Amino acid sequence: MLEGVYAALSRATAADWLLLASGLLLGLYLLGTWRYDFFKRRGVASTIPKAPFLGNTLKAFLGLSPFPDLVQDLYRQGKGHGVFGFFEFRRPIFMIRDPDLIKVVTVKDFDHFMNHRSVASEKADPIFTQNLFNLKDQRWKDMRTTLSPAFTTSKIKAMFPLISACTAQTAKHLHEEQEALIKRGKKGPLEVDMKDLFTRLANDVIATVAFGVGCDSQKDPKNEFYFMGKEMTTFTFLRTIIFVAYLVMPKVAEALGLRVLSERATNYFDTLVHSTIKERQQKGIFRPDMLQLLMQAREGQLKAEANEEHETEKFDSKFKLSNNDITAQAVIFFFAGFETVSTALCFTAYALSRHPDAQLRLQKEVDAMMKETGGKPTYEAIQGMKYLDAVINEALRMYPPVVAVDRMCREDFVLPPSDTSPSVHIRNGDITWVPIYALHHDPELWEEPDKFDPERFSDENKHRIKPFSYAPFGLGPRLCIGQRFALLEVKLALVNLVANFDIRPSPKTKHPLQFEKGFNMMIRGGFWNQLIPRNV
Ligand code: HEM
Repeated sequence: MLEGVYAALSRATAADWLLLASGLLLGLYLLGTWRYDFFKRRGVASTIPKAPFLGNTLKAFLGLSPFPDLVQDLYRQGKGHGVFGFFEFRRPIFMIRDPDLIKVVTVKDFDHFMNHRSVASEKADPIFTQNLFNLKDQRWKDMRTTLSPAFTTSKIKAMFPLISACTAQTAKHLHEEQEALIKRGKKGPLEVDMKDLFTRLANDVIATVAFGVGCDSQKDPKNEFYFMGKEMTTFTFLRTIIFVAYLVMPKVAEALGLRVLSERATNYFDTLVHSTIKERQQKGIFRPDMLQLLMQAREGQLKAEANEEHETEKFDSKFKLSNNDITAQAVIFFFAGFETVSTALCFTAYALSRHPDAQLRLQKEVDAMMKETGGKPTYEAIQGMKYLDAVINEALRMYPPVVAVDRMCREDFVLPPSDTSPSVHIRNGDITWVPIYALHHDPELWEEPDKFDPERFSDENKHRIKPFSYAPFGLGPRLCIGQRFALLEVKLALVNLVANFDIRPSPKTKHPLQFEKGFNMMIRGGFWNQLIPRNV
């Protein structure tokens, strides 16, 4: 048999080879494009990728285009359509553009769209797949119900001193830097890499709150926790390839046992959580942090206070956590709360540096609050600051740290017709997207969307915001569980910063702002600001 093939090959002419090569190329082309009529068959407006296999998002994966720009470009192409299709490699994605339809997917018919899609294997990455973000169906429901009491007002209030200590530590560090500068005979403001500053702060907060570990990453920049956290959350080239492999051919990636998380960092956090739990149990230590609440949840003892949050009964879970579950949740709190919080802070500082009027108004509010509290902000005082709240909301609108969220359909569903789209059949396994960044910049939803204007979120104006057009923390029952915690952290950090310093633009940061290419919400040239100590 083989001899026959060899004989045929040896007799093949150049024309035969050309024919074979053309056939192969045609086959490949058809394989790479046959799904591209997917949306046409479903009656959904869409964009057709220019090249086989590559879809519409390749540029972001290759680091050739900023992800927010790409999402906005796709969104604009879909103008006039409530649902618009595009391709992530060969995978069709339904971009839900119409806020009324976003409501259907994220709230009204949430049961059909409860899950995110999988980007890791349960076997290779148990810590990553067992966390709240990646859990699915009933297991997600149980975990969410179990964890929710850890994020109620009273629990977050109890963590206030831990967060406050970290933000005060950062302000103190900046003053020390300033003094050192003067001692060295250098005049002029502190030139600060804000991303580095806020990343260390976010690290210290999550270390103390989620893992029970005290760090001062400003003073001790090489501490192990910070180093491991960076290793865990940095998307190296190899990790991007693995991530893409899970998006393009999840079954193959799973069969190959590809790991998304660094093994060394996973082991570090696993050992840390297990040993801290053991120590607390042996010594009877109690600390008002998330780890303690997770330990209580493990014993089935975590409940919301009776008078708290109107959803108290929803919290009554029978589900108990294992030690591995605790590690998985602590790790996701780190993962989800480290980069997002530092990004939110960087963009807010950037916006304030470019809008001195808004900064001055905020400083006045901060000064008044400081006077009232004798320089020791309380939880209630921070929560009562309306302009601070508006500034942060507006920064999160213009620069949402999470650019888009997905929802995977788990049961065939017909999306009802709307003013902007006919009814759409969405099948089990199909992926929908809420394009957060693009919604926040749509001129049909926001007046002058590229203008930084905290007044949009004032008591007088906020009722004008179209429901489901603003979603920095996601939407519906699956929205960010750490929202209140994150907002408190961002508020405390900003209050400490503007109480002590004027934030000025730095020549190192380009203006107008351009996003860095790739997936991270970064800006070209980095986040640099000049800080000038205030004399209040
Ligand atoms: C400014 C900071 C933050 C932003 C902008 C943010 C944003 C988001 C978004 C957009 C989602 C997806 C929601 C959806 O699919 O609808 C999410 C989920 C999540 N976030 Fe955050 N987040 C922030 C901080 C935090 C912090 C500090 C924590 C933990 C302490 C946290 C924990 C989580 C978790 C566990 C989930 C998954 C929830 C679930 O699937 O049930 N996040 N976040």
